[in-house]
Amino acid sequence: MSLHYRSCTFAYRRREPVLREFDLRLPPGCTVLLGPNGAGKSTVLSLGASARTPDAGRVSLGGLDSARRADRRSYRQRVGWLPQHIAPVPGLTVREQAAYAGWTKGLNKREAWDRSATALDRVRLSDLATRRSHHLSGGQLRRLGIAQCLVHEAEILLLDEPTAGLDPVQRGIFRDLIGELTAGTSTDVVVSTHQTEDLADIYRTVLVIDRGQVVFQGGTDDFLALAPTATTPERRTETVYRSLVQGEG
Ligand SMILES: Nc1ncnc2c1ncn2[C@@H]1O[C@H](COP(=O)(O)OP(=O)(O)OP(=O)(O)O)[C@@H](O)[C@H]1O
Repeated sequence: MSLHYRSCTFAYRRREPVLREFDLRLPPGCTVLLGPNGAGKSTVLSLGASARTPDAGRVSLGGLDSARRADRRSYRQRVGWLPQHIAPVPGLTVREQAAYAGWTKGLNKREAWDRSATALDRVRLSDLATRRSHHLSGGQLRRLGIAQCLVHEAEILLLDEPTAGLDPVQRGIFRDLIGELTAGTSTDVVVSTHQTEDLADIYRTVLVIDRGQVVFQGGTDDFLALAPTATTPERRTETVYRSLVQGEG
């Protein structure tokens, strides 16, 4: 089931549109979403999650339309979204918050509670399951946000800067998790990030957005092959990326 943006235009209130006639069909597997600050990455992901709806055009997943009231519940059950800012729910423990996320996506209480344990285990938060979520550090809260996306076993995960604020060990664990999620399952994952080391090891597809437009979409190898041949392996991603984007407007 593929996420499809058709001719989407979107503006925040009383602002210039961030996206104009934006077209994109997300490929299967694991995609990295790159782009300068303000390029529109979070906006694209929030539209994909149906947290926002386009002013014109449409976002669909299979036959489901993100803006159609009758489709919304089914649509959201199929998508897991990690927004850039994750809010602790006052009074809830870490496990309760993960379970609550599953319940809001249509799991019954027992399923949500059971699956929350597995999700916390996958992000290595089991030890903190009984802690109040508002007592977590920024990086721990982000891992809880990832767990919240995993509880209901969505078909597509939209992760907005999931590794921001994670220490190197946790970044490695996240990388393994992405490998697990995409190997042998039909889960598609989109990761927006500014951290581009190990690109080729993790992601099958690269998507670059600049000023609300897709400026590159293709295989990771094709992306890296755009670098001049003399470029050292360590500089490849940065060299290609800089050749594609203009930066903040
Ligand atoms: N809630 C909002 N209200 C008004 N303008 C917004 C809002 N959120 C984002 N914008 C504007 O929309 C544009 C795109 O922002 P967006 O957050 O989608 O970019 P981004 O590529 O995710 O950036 P970053 O890499 O800095 O997170 C920017 O010009 C930003 O200032």
